[in-house]
Amino acid sequence: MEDKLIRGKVIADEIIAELREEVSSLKEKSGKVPGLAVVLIGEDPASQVYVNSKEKMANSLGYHSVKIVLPLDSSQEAVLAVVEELNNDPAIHGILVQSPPPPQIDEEQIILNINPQKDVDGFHPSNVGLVFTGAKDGFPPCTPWGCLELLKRSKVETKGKHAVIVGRSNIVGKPMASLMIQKGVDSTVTICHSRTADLGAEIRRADIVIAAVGIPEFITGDMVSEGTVVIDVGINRVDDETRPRGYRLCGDVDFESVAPKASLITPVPGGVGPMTIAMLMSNTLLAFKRIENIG
Ligand SMILES: Nc1nc(=O)c2c([nH]1)NC[C@@H]1CN(c3ccc(C(=O)N[C@@H](CCC(=O)O)C(=O)O)cc3)C=[N+]21
Repeated sequence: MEDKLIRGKVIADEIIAELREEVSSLKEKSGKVPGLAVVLIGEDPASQVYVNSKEKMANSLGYHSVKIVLPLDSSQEAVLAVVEELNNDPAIHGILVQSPPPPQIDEEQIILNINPQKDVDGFHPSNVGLVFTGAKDGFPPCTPWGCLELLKRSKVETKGKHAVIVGRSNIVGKPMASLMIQKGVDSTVTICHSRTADLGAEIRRADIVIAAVGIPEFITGDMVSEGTVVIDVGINRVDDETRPRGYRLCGDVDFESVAPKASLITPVPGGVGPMTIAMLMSNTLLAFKRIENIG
């Protein structure tokens, strides 16, 4: 079992170490450091965990790191004003507004108002388009890019392989498909979703499964063929009174029944999650280099 695990945390640590070297050499050269601003609206406990680990990682890399927490009942105008301020702040190269925002906020409009050059999430339509067309100057979205890096660094062959993506969100499913069909990656892609007629039949045809539906342990062993590579993007909190925090974390994949059939599989936690943060740091460094015209 141990040798089947794709250890996202270990691979993310390698990437962070690579970034750390580059950041310090650029700092020496220019006297400047990358700046990342993370905006959180409200105090959702899971969002707080993610935002805090982003801030911690940015600090550990020597970035200028700003966390802005706005009240849960913030108006659209108030959030837009913060975004505008960050757009105009020369010390900030990357802006991230934590998703999902509270219901009174129009997320689409917020994203449209982030300067695409600072959109380190890769959510702005301009970046979505650049990534989709294979242009070099976009920002690949952190989670799908992290999944792809996991495959690459685990030496998984993607060329000519059938990747089945379960989930069609703008954050994971759709951009994942766009990355998997890029030249050089060369997978054949099927995207499944809640209206897919026979999900098991689709997933059983996969060489690589990427699960991003947000339903705890939704994909079970009977849906997966022997030898499949399984990437589990889900991070679900499930009530569990036996745990100190009252919940446990699990993926969209039922690890217990799927792992025996998989050739490789990511754990939750310690899989895709830490990679998302590493790729965010990487995109922030990229934004810094582009805006400051260095590196
Ligand atoms: N604008 C925006 N950008 C995002 O990138 C974004 C977002 N909104 N909204 C929510 C999702 C989720 N996300 C995670 C990042 C790291 C972990 C992570 O490090 N997870 C740890 C465990 C964390 C825990 O203990 O809960 C792990 O899987 O090992 C998880 C989830 C970023 N997201």
